[in-house]
Amino acid sequence: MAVPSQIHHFHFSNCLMNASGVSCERKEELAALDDSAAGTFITKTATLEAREGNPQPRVETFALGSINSSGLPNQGLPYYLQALADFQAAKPDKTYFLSVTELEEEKIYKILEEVEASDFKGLVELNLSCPNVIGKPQIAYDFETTDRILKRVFSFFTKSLGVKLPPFFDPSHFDQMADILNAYPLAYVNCINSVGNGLVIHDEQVVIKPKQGFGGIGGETIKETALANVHAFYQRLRPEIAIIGTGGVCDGRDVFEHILCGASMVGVGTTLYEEGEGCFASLTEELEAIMKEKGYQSIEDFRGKLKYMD
Ligand SMILES: C=Cc1c(C(=O)O)[nH]c(=O)[nH]c1=O
Repeated sequence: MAVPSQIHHFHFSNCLMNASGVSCERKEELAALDDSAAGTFITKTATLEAREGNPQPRVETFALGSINSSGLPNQGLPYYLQALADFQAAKPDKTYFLSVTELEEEKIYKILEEVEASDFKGLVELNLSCPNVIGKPQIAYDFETTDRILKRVFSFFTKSLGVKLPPFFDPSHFDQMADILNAYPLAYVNCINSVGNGLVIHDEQVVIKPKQGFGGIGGETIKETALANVHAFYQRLRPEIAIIGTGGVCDGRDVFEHILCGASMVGVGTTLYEEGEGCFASLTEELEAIMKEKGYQSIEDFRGKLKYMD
């Protein structure tokens, strides 16, 4: 029971994976993902050194999704490189994702230089969209900085690189970001990260401690924004740049819609947080039933084939 997919020469047994940040900070969490029906996993975004993150409570769910202001807690790059080497040794034919970022531009180059020098052979995701590091902006909302970073990164980086993008809400921003991304040999873009700096209130109080309750919103309530970003970049990017669709995936229909909008892989966050790794099997079953009902044999029968109204 699986719906295979691929990004360039990387083949995945199933088109589903976790969203970075959910159930992927520690090796035992990654092992549970590795043993699930997901086709692969991506690590929690790593920084050069381990980080504690923001004070608790920092992640909560609500009726239509989740809010988090985790603040980039992670075990540090060496931990993930070693863990990935162990997973790769056990499953040589499987492809994994490593997510990285840093809080200062020069350190972004340093962490990618360390990844470049490593034996990691999967795909690397440069997170340009963390909304929760206190005092730090989401890089990808600054087009000039994004262009400068990608230009310098690709002057030395030779492994397969994708970028995690925040949601955009204006066609001119889709155009500007796509023009930048199309200039670089990116393997993929991952749309979207959480919708930054939302506010969830219970009775008269915020529900998370950091940043006076402001945090990234995920889950059901962001699906339409996620689909729009997947499709807007599918329409604009060179076909060599694949798209991972992340955001608002609650059932097989949502997976189907991400693929219809152009996604080759689909990331699951809040639903994984709420239901656990078993969600991948149920999402796959539901997607397969939709494909069977519509007579689609493979993802390529419907990927990107969203119909417009004449
Ligand atoms: C890597 C930091 C991120 C975090 C975080 O660690 O707070 N939360 C998100 O929703 N997206 C992120 O990219």
